[in-house]
Parts: sequence; structure tokens; C-alpha cells
Amino acid sequence: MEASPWTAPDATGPIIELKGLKKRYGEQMAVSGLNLSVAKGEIFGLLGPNGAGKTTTILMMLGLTEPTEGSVRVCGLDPARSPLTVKRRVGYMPDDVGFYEDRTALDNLLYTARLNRIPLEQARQLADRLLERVGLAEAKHKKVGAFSRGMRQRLGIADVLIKQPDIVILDEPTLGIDPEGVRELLRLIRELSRQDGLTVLLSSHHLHQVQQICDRVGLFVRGELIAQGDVPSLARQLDQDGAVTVELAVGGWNARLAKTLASLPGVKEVRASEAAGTSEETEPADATHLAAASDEEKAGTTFVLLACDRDVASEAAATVVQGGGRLLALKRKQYGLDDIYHRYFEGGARA
Ligand SMILES: Nc1ncnc2c1ncn2[C@@H]1O[C@H](COP(=O)(O)OP(=O)(O)OP(=O)(O)O)[C@@H](O)[C@H]1O
Repeated sequence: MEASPWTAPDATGPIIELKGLKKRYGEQMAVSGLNLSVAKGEIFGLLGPNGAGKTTTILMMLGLTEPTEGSVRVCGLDPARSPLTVKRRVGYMPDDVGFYEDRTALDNLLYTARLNRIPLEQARQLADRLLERVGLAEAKHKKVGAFSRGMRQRLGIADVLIKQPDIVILDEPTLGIDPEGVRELLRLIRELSRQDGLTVLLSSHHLHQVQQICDRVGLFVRGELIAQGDVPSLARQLDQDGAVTVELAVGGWNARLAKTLASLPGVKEVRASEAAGTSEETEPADATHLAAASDEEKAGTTFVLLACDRDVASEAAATVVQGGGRLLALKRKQYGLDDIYHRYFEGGARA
């Protein structure tokens, strides 16, 4: 018989809570001191390179492997003590979902429903609804062996949803799917979170995809969550580490302006290039309103890139205006997860 939960599920608290979580395999520390909270309805992305500890963490959340140290709470339950209850409330989709290949999509779902003790009539209704939801209504009587990778993944989602879980954990859900299939799958995941209040934990290497749909992201490196937050807050963290780029389009550029900008505290480098034959590197991406400028004006425009260790945008603007220049465009570079990923994972400050 299953042990009773340590704490009652709390409607307002985090639906997933990991504290000081560690997992050791022999000499190898697969997960070391992980702290993480995920709120109900949130889409959280676990992002990290191979061997970072993502799967091990997921297995501990599912009660499939025991932590060496620390605590796991999923829906207020300890998965190691209440594995069956946790299994009922959490749907897990591994990166390669196993189906009965010679059975139809519908039969596979009904089989999962039976394992979860869902009465047949209810299971049929649920399966029909879910197949519709994941865009497989037409293919419900086709054998899964003939399904494409994208169709299998969508069926995988229906398969984890048939037991009506509170949380779904998706391990590399978009692996091997074509771009259109990826878009469809991401749209579906987003919809399930927003419309149905489902909590989604998504493990991935794919920065762009994670960035598109996750509310928050955790960066996993060598068993540690080195940073977590929404993308803008991770970007701010990146800025604080010293990497802001301010881009300006200036009319009436001159050597004095260059010198004054270079002397602003925090400015490390000033690079300027004329509009005619400008390099992409220094042309502000947001300089669209320059399109309205006359050729004469454009010809007199200089694109200026300031490499800084803090945000100097407003001081730079004031400097240009006070120095007699015309400020035609200004842009502070926004960092995406790509920049963050490279910074942290590939020889960056903390790597
Ligand atoms: N059963 C096991 N026995 C021994 N070592 C293991 C075991 N499972 C995982 N490891 C090790 O623990 C570390 C973390 O592995 P894990 O599979 O959790 O990483 P991951 O982030 O999921 O990687 P991937 O993206 O490749 O799936 C790796 O160094 C791995 O070799």
C-alpha cells in the first residue's frame, strides 16, 4: 500500500517543488543541490546540454529513481513515497514514445485508458476529443506503425492527456519533427497551458522553441541549475555581467562626438560606419523609420555601435543632441536565449 503524502496538495503553492535535490551515481554527481519551484499552469523549460542532469531530475519527479539527498514535491506529494498517485497526476512523454505499432491510434489510447482504469465509454469519448485536439481525428483508425514522427509526438501528447493529469512532462518533444510540425506542437502545448491550466515541464536543447513558449526557463549545466527566470530577466542578468550594445543612427557625426561618447562611463568601444555601404553589423535593426528619410539625409547618416558594460542609451542620446548631432535612431540590443545559452554553456562567464 502506498504511503500517505507528507503534505496535502496546496492549491496556491507551487505544483512542483525541488529543494536541495541531489542524485549521485557512484562517483558521478548527476544532479547537485537543485532548487526549483514551478507554479500551476506555468510552462517551464529545462534547458541544457547532453548529460546536464535533466532526465535524472525528471525521473526523480516521477518517483522512478530516488534522490540521494533533498526533497521533491509534486502536487504536494513525495513521488518516492506515493509513486502511484504521482503517476496518475503526472503525464510523462519520453523523447521516443513507445506505441503498439500494429494497432490504431485509437486502440493505443484506449489501451492507455484501460491501464489507468478509465471506464470504456468515458475512454472512447476522451480519446475522440483528444484525437481531435491534437489534429489526428482523420488518422484515428490508422496503424501507428505508419505514422510520421510528428504524428507520433501528437499522439504521445494525447496519450499522456488521456488520464487527465495536472502536470505533463515532455522530454525533447520536438525531436526529429519538421518545422511545420514543430510549430503545430508548440501551439498545442501553449494552448493546453493557457486554456486548460495544465502545468508543462519541457526538457529541450532547442533554444528558439523554448524561448517561444516557456514562461520561465532553467539553465542546467553539469547537474546544477545555474540560472532561472523568464527570458527578459535572464537577459538582464546577462547585462549585469557586462554586455550591452547601444546602436545609434546619427546625422552630422564628427570626431568630437566620437570622443565624447567614448568617454562616457561604461563605454568600452565606439564603432562608426557611414550609411552608404554600411555593414549589417553596425546598422540598427530597428532603423526602419530611416526608410522615410531622403537619400540626402541617408547619405549623411552614420551608424554607431557602442559596446558597453552597462546601459548608456539615454546618456548617449543626450550626448549626440548636445554635441550638435541629429539622433535618427537608437536601439539597445535585446538579448535572446541564444546569447544567454552561448554565454553560459559555451565557454561563457560561468562555464
Ligand atoms: N543510471 C545511470 N547510471 C550512471 N550514470 C548515469 C545514469 N543516468 C544518468 N547518468 C549520468 O548522469 C549525468 C546526467 O544524465 P542525464 O541523463 O540526467 O542528463 P540529460 O541532461 O538528461 O542529458 P540528455 O540531454 O542527453 O538526455 C550524465 O553524466 C549521465 O552519464
